[in-house]
Amino acid sequence: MNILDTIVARKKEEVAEAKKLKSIADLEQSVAFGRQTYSLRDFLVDPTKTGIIAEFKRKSPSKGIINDKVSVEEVTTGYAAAGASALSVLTDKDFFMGHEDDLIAARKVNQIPVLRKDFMVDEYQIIEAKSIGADIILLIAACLTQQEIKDFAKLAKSMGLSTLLEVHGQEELDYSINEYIDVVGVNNRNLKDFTVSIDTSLKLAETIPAEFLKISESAISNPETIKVLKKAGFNGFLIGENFMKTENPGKAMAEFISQL
Ligand SMILES: O=C(O)c1ccccc1NCC(=O)[C@H](O)[C@H](O)COP(=O)(O)O
Repeated sequence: MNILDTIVARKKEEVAEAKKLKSIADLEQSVAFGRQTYSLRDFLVDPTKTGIIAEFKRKSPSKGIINDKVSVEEVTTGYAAAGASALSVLTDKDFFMGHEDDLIAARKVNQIPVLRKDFMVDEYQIIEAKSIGADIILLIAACLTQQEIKDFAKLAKSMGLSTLLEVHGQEELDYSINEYIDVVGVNNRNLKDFTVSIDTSLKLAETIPAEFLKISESAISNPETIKVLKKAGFNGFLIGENFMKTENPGKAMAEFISQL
């Protein structure tokens, strides 16, 4: 079984456990259901922002511990100050050392869209994302059927959430696009063997229908790469490790932006 299958299997166990502790009715009591969400599309096209979706990630399956010394509040406000269009916050515990509390904390101190970066396998998680203040949910095509992607995206839109569909190849793109998707992300990382290539984004750039904004995700560590991706038509860039591996990720992002 590859790592993605392992993550998905564990995720299904976690969801079953979570449902025993907190029902959907309990989740819907959250004050977050009354807040106006921030639109990922609006913030990606905002000329005063950078198009960077900056990620708070302590650990990953491919790199192990990256940085478990910095606070989510300090990092995410630093990202926002540097011009991030959105924040990505890992909430997976076992493989990324994340937590829902990290997203709740980031929500409290930032006024830009927050992505719940996790592996959605059940509609419960989408309602849970809304309940903790997320603006965006991620649908990873490699983990879901075509019908699940459509059902989950439709549910997310009904709650005012933005939907980010993540693909890694043409076949996934072809079967997973639907009318409830706002933004298409191309993951440069193969989530099954961790190999990375920016060419993954460049190959798919022209096949993503024009009505979708598109972002490139993973393995972006050089400002020159942003210039190449922008020329290829990408509107956004999801970057985690390149900033998180430093003592001050917000400062690292500001320095990165200054070279664009
Ligand atoms: O990052 C991993 O090792 C990983 C392994 C398996 C599934 C997902 C994984 N990462 C999630 C992401 O897609 C990245 O955190 C995100 O795109 C940022 O990538 P990077 O800038 O390379 O940290």
